[in-house]
Amino acid sequence: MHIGMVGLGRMGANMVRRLMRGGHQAVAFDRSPDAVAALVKDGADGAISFADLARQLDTPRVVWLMVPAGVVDATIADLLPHLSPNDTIVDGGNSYYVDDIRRAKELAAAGVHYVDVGVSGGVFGLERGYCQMIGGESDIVAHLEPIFATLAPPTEAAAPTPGRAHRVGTADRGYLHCGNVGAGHFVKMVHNGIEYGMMAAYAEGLGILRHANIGRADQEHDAETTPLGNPQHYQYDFALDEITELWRRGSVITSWLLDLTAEALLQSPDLSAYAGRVSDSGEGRWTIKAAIDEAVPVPVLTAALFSRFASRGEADYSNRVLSAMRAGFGGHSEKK
Ligand SMILES: O=C(O)[C@H](O)[C@@H](O)[C@H](O)[C@H](O)COP(=O)(O)O
Repeated sequence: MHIGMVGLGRMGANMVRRLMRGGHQAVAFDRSPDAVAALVKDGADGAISFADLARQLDTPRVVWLMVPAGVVDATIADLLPHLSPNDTIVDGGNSYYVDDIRRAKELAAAGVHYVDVGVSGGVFGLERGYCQMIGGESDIVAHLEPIFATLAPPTEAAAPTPGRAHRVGTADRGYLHCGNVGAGHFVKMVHNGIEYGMMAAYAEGLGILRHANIGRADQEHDAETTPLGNPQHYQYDFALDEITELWRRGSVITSWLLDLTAEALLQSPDLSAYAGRVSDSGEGRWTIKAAIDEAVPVPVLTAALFSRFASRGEADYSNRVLSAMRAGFGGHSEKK
């Protein structure tokens, strides 16, 4: 197929490369001419503006946006005047599904179709392929299938689920039409909520292992971190690079996140390159908002999101309030 890609960051540029490897033709556009030039070198056609992009694409056009969620509306506003009825805009970024519902309505007024695709796979997608969660009109999604199939991981990426042989579908090939507009980003939103929870679970567990030496005489610690009366219970000096490597083999908690953790610990057991300030791009918040609207309890996902806020110092004021009360009622001064 002939496809336009707007946004040539880490994700968009490699998606274009994977599409071209799969025999598709791409016209690439980014606000940075250097990003466009890099892809032209790799075989894409480059566009210098949205008008140029629209001019070069076969009609009806397919333009895939791979831009941050916060600039999707502005990008569509600039692109739309150059599109025609029956063209399709695909939003492959991490947009809020509620925005998808609104955008699809707005674009329908101009006769332009809108498909939302939650894309997972990160910077490894060029080689491994991208898991795609898709929302939109069935016939439009079906038309784009060659694109999804090329971007998807190879079927061998996962062993077949026993008992599924009679109903193998596109999910087995790494992409799925999840439902009407917004469904793709809804599923990706929850995927990321789960991602937060899994990441927090590994991080917390490894934290416990790392501090299992606090009873040792050679460890510096203050009275507050001394295990209550049982220093002999905390005499271990665990090699976390070895333990994570071990867990990758046959344990219940194997995962790609664990693979990445083992790799990071191998490079630097104390992870000194990181301060531990963890950002979030919105998906975790939206997941919890949806859970509240649905009255579904999500204590693990919520705690994982809140611990990211705390990692960025957002608990500092609350903690000072605690210290102030404790000083007030008991005269307890903070330990320095
Ligand atoms: O599935 C994926 O490939 C990731 O989830 C990807 O989409 C991105 O790395 C996250 O959106 C980061 O999200 P946070 O900034 O919220 O951690």
